[in-house]
Amino acid sequence: MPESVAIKVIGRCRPLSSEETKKGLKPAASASGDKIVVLAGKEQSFGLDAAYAAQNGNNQIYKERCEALAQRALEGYNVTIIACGGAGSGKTMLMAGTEDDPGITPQFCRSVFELASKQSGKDFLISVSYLEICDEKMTDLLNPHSNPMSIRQHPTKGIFVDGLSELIVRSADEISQYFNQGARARKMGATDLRPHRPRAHAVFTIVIEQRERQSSKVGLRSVVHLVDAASMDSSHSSDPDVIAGLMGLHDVLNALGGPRKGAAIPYRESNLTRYLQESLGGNAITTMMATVSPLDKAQQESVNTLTLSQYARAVKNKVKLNLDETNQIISELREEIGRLRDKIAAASEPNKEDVLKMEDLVRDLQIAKKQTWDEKQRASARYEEERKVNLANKGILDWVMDNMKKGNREVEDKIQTLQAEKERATVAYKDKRSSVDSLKAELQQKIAEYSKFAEKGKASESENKSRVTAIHKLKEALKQETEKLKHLKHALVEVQEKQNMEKQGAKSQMTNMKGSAELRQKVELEERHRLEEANKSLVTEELERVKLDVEAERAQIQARAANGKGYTAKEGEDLEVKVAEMVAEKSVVTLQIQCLQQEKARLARELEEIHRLHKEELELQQLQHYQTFRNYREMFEEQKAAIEQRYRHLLEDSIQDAIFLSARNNELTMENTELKHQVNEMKDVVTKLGGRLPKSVEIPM
Ligand SMILES: Nc1ncnc2c1ncn2[C@@H]1O[C@H](COP(=O)(O)OP(=O)(O)OP(=O)(O)O)[C@@H](O)[C@H]1O
Repeated sequence: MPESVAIKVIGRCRPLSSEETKKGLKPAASASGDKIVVLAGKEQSFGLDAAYAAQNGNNQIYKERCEALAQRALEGYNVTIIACGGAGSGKTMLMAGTEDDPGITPQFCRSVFELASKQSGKDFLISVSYLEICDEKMTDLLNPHSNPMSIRQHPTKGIFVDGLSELIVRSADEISQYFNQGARARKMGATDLRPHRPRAHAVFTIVIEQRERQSSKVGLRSVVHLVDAASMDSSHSSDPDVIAGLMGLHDVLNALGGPRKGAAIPYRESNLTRYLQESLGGNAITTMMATVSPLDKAQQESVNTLTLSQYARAVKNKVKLNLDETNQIISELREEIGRLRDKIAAASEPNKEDVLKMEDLVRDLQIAKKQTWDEKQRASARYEEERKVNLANKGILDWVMDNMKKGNREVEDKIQTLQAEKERATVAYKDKRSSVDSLKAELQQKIAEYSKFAEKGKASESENKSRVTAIHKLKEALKQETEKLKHLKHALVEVQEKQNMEKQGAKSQMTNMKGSAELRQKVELEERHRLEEANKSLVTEELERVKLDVEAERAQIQARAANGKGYTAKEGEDLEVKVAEMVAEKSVVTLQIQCLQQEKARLARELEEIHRLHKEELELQQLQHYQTFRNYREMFEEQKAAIEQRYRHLLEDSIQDAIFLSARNNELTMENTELKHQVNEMKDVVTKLGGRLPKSVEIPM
């Protein structure tokens, strides 16, 4: 039993913009509680289901008024949210919103996926389409083609636009990408000089199909329309475009819940009302968002909007759960087609209405057969291909591709930043390296000079002292600089590692898994070699530093010896202890190196083993895929043979029909000739009798 659910109306009065405030404009409309008051000459107050004022953001309105509707949509009910209001009253702001304050549509899309992900044991197929109706011309915003489109009614699909692309979506991000891209196409579509957007309706439709995984129960199919309607006009224009635009909606709501209640409902007057027929007095839970501008000059539009909202509030929709009965409907259509075919074949002269009905039924059957999930996925993939060409024609493709590549570009940007950092670190390292090298050269020269003079015994004590002090100072400076060089080297290695990691991330995103085990192993090997090389150079540097220390120490000893200063027993002992310590340290370090080498070999073996297992797993998967493919192919061949047989039967039937009809045709032609002959004979008799018939002659009928 359908449930009676009234259309709800939520009002929203946008704030004055800062420019409007600067101009000294005062608000001429306000919202509070469940009322909107418009100051049009006198105060006019309109009662609504709720009203939101300037300080209420999109998020609050969504949470309080729309989130529950997303839940109903997931339960299998049709849902429509339609924003109506004057030009610049905030319809787009409310439906689409901004990045900081997302509107109803992006939030609804997110809720659909969040709620679907919480339902275990169910499969979902969610598709979207985005239709623009401007001056009654329909545009496919997701795939802006120029093929004809028409609104039709179908037993399984309900009312739909034939020719409008329906794209399957798998995530909230994907759905919002489509919505943003459609909004972009909406903007780019403005090719004529008259303002385009206020005259255009934009309908973003989400179709949610679901079925239980382990059950043969009938699935559910609900349709969500999120509508940013054309602007309410205050001019009561006689322009047929405007009439067909929002006046169509006005006339329908007027006939449903306004002063013309009871009159025929003119759904077919405009494409919008025809498309949204179920939402207006039919099977959908509908909410109207009445947006109002606070500007003085918009008073009449605000009053018109709120008057329309009063008609809407009086409309009761008849809402029911939407079961997906495609299979049953397909067999019903087949039966009906069979009956009609027999009727047409049996009639001596086929009835024109029957023939037209037959055409409709066959078309409905074709559409119904396309409602399987596999067919829909195939169609969606076809649209996806087609739309690239159409978007390119509209100059939007670059933007779409850019958005898709945005993720990749962020990684590329990071890699580039790291590259710049690496270049800076390399320059700093090279500078430091050459300053260390020149210090080393200077130190060696100083030591050599000192040794030369010390050997010859030519230098005075003070000269020797100052040389030794200079060597000490140089040694100290070299130590500090080498330390800095080490830090710079570390920084450089770190940057290189980060950069490699990012590159790796980007690479693995791009490499479509196939053969990635090989690739990863290669990359890991390269990385290990690189690290080994880096470590080797660090060890070499360290060794050089130690060598320098030893040389400086030796120079010091030589200097002391040259000055005739030997070592005291205590100093000798200390030196011996130092040497013993160094020997012990050396054996510890050697042991550590051995352990590390063993660890390295173990890790290499482990890596090798993981790689082998991975390869085996991949091969197994490939075999499984191959097997599945073979099964599918066999199934396909069987089905193909069955279909061919069926068509052969149909063809034989048709040939028999054709033979029968041709024979019948010959009979009728002969009968006709015979009749003509008789009529001519009669005419001759009549002529002979001077125009009078003898009483004995009968005219054949
Ligand atoms: N709630 C709001 N808060 C702040 N600014 C708003 C709000 N609603 C609308 N605006 C601003 O008002 C202007 C008109 O809004 P919007 O484009 O959404 O109106 P519209 O009704 O869709 O207009 P049109 O009929 O021309 O398409 C925009 O500059 C928008 O940023």
